[in-house]
Amino acid sequence: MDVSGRRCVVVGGGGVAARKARGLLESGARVVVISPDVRPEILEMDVEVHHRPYAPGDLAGASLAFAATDSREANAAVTREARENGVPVNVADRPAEGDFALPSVLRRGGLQVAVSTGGASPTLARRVRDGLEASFAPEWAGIVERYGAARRAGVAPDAELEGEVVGCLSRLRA
Ligand SMILES: C[C@@]1(CC(=O)O)C2=NC(=C\c3[nH]c(c(CCC(=O)O)c3CC(=O)O)Cc3[nH]c(c(CC(=O)O)c3CCC(=O)O)/C=C3\N/C(=C\2)[C@@H](CCC(=O)O)[C@]3(C)CC(=O)O)/[C@H]1CCC(=O)O
Ligand SMILES: NC(=O)c1ccc[n+]([C@@H]2O[C@H](COP(=O)([O-])OP(=O)(O)OC[C@H]3O[C@@H](n4cnc5c(N)ncnc54)[C@H](O)[C@@H]3O)[C@@H](O)[C@H]2O)c1
Repeated sequence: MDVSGRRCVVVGGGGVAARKARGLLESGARVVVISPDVRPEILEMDVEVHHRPYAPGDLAGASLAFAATDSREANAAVTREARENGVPVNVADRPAEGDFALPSVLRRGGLQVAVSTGGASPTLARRVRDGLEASFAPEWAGIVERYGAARRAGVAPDAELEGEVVGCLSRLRA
């Protein structure tokens, strides 16, 4: 799902909320955080913060919702409002009750490689992602950009660009 420019509401202001907010910002979303206590790292982010508990109606206009409080009741209430309004929801304390789970993501500019264990072990997903870091050269970011430009111009990627792709791919196989 492309969340760029879309309102995404994170309910909760702890470590999990901070992680979700950061991931959303990296995807270009407009992030709203609602929580009486908010971690300093969230306050430093480019997000809209409401220093209060969740209240019904908070998901109005949201494209995605995150129930990320340490209160079962609050997370259940957020999940209910999301369901009633057709807003996909991610539920931190009961992932299976949510509509989607987040993978561990490696980014090189527009290139994204997502690693998921389907909820079995987020720590393992993170380790696999970390293991892939060294294999993905920073050059991938430029390659994606130039490939995109060629595509928009309706021309084939030139030989030099093709050579770079082959080189970067061979590093993946090494
Ligand atoms: C990938 C990443 C993305 C993100 O969240 O942004 C992610 N968790 C990350 C980190 C992380 N998670 C946890 C720790 C503490 C260490 C530990 O306890 O292991 C750490 C810290 C760390 O490891 O760095 C604990 C944890 N996580 C979940 C539960 C609940 C449960 O399992 O029931 C508990 C136990 C709760 C408890 O009781 O304390 C659940 C989920 N976590 C998922 C994703 C989804 C499944 C993804 C998959 O399996 O592939 C799912 C289902 C959530 C969802 O719905 O999205 C992000 C990596 C960031 C990166 O990439 O750097
Ligand atoms: N999905 C995951 O990756 C993952 C990882 C670790 C923990 N968890 C689960 O997520 C929950 C949150 O974890 P955490 O480490 O961020 O907790 P935390 O204790 O650091 O933060 C909880 C936050 O919820 C806020 N909050 C409490 N009641 C609220 C309400 N009614 N409305 C709005 N905000 C409210 C608090 O102000 C606080 O900011 C845990 O209970 C745990 O079950 C999930």
